[in-house]
Amino acid sequence: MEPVLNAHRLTKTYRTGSESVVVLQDVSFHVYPGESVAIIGASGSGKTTLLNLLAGLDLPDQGEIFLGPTQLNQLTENDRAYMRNRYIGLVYQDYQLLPHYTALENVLFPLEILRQTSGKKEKAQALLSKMGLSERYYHYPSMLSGGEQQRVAIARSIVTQPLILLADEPTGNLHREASDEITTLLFEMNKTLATPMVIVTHQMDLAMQCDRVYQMARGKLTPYIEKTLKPS
Ligand SMILES: Nc1ncnc2c1ncn2[C@@H]1O[C@H](COP(=O)(O)OP(=O)(O)OP(=O)(O)O)[C@@H](O)[C@H]1O
Repeated sequence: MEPVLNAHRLTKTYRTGSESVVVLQDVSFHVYPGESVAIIGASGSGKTTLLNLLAGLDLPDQGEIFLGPTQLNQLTENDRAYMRNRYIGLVYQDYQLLPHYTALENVLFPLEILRQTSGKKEKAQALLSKMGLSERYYHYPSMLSGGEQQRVAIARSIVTQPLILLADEPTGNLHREASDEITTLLFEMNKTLATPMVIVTHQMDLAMQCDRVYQMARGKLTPYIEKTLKPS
């Protein structure tokens, strides 16, 4: 089976003045159709940096990133933006909804960018309803709870039927109950739509529900092995 996303030997160093920080060192990573992959690691270990490279929001110093057959890091900024809008669903910790757009308008937005003409409204409404928000189409983000805003953001991320979903701390701003709801929704979608997902998270219970778990530390990405103390 071919991976949907294939990142090969990525290196990324940030330079500020005379200081330089090597954040990613020879990181390889792939995601296969339908699977869920978690990335855990201490604060500042480079998880968001890696996700931003995978989304084509930033470029590696070295290495290659393929989304399907397309090498993302060789495209122009405009072409990367097109690939991102068309093929990648992004979910952030702070939702990043447009504040002056209603829930429905936020979900419609990616379809407007892609100039989709038919069935947009029905598609967006159906997704919002699936997220339990059929009573919230015309609410603005400020009128929604954190969990509701994240559900709108998830609907927005999948309305274009992306090849992959990349989520950066999707439950990081939510209290326990809303966090569990969002986790359930993400895995339901992963199963029903078979959209593979990569989730950066500090929440081990969320990470452990994924098919594979990786850990970022000292610039390296390695498979995470749970340390369990078994009674002898
Ligand atoms: N644009 C930038 N310029 C300089 N340094 C940066 C930049 N972005 C990130 N860094 C540094 O790179 C390192 C990794 O940051 P990153 O945000 O990827 O970590 P993270 O694992 O996602 O952390 P957290 O869990 O706290 O979100 C940090 O030391 C950070 O200060």
